[in-house]
Amino acid sequence: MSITTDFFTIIKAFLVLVVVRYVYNTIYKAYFGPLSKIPGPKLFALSNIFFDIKLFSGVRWKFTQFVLFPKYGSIVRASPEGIFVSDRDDIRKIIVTEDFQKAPRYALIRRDPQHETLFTATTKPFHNERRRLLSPAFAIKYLASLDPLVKVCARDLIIKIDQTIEKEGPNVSGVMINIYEILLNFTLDTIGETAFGGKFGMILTGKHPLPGEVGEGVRRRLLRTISPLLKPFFGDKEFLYKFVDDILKKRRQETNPPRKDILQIVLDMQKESGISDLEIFDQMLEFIIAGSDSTGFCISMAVITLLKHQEKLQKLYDELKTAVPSIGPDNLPDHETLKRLPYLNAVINESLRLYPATFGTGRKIDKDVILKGYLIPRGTYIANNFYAAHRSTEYWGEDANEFVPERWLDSGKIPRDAYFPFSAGSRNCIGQNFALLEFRLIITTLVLRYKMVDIPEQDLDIVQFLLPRLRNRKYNVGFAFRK
Ligand code: HEM
Repeated sequence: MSITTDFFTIIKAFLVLVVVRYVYNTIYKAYFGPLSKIPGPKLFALSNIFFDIKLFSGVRWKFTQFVLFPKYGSIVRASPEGIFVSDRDDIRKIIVTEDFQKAPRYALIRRDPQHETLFTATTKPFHNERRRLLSPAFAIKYLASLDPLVKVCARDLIIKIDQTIEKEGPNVSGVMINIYEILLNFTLDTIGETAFGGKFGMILTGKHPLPGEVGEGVRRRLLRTISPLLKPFFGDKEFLYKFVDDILKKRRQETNPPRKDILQIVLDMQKESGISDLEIFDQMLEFIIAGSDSTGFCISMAVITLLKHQEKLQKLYDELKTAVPSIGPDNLPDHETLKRLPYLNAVINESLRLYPATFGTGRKIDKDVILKGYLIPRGTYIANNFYAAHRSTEYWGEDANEFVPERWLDSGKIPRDAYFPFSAGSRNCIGQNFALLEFRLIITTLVLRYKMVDIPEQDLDIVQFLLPRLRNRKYNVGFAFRK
């Protein structure tokens, strides 16, 4: 036998060994490993591919809620190394008591996996430090100073809707406005006004490429999580770099003492920690994504749900009318007034229960834990499912899937430990008070100033990639002035 033949025989033997080992490991993990006792579709225990296909078609959340949990219970094995949990105690154990850090997959969402950001941080020391530096921008005390800035954007919203009604003239159902689009524009402008020194002009012009580019940016980042090899094909687009770069340049050229907004806090952070401009870009882009799509989706779902429950809408209107006798572009209520209104806050809480901005959060555990009597070994990926906990009849009663703001009026009866609209523990939403400020002002403005009419039989299909959204980014509502 020649040397060449020997060489190929060795290579072949080696490849066969690799394949045999892979097949053995896969079958062992699926049928005999520690996770094998956890119920779930066996096919999914053999490969990630089945779940990834559902993730990238946006329907993974539906499959989880309507197929996996009902069939297998509150703990389900969904991939070779991954499980889903929806039990409130299990979720709390993972994200609060044990405070496990986010799964490595979050690192792939970053521009550069080496550079962590607040949302995608996978190591505790980095997260603690970044959170400490950025927290002042979201402190409750500081929020009061944001109220007038949010009003600037609410004013634009009123002007835009008023103009549309006046221009097109009210027909039977009022003038059609895509509520999803206009509210996303509102949240983008608000993040611009409060965080980057000036609104982006989204509401009034509606032509800015930002939302499309941000949406595309999210899609690309998500696709990168399939494999790092995809990164060269799905990198961040030039537009977003330039957009953030221009904002940085403008702020650095300002001679007057700058506003202490998120941008300034990030720039101050640069002085203290010496991070690069690209890392600033990462952090700022994250605020645009986390602060707009989430809030836009949640407020839209609250409006749409209210329109489908006219008696609740009337009840809310009655409360608001008493607390805020008149409303207009230059006459908007203060947050201090709105945050005390019981029914308004009940509507918001209830809507966030049914339609949270994040259906769950992922952790990779770095030590063994016991959940529901199963030993979950270190290294397992756990997806904590808020959506299922929010809709569990065990916690919320038989009407768990219905919109009942009244349940929030008797706070003693609320299972708060099964409510995670802003997650919980060290990785909870840093922007939650800010988001609620926006939420209260916009619901009040829309309900008090306009007669809104639901247009039935529209597509309300929700898909979730990074964050949930309406599949076709559209829901038309009939708008007219209230008499
Ligand atoms: C209704 C609106 C909002 C909802 C329901 C919401 C919900 C959440 C949830 C559930 C998380 C945890 C995500 C995870 O673990 O993967 C989160 C994290 C985060 N949110 Fe929000 N969010 C909202 C608005 C905002 C706004 C307005 C901002 C900023 C301007 C923001 C910034 C962030 C950031 C930076 C994180 C990561 C925090 C950390 O890991 O320390 N969010 N949000």
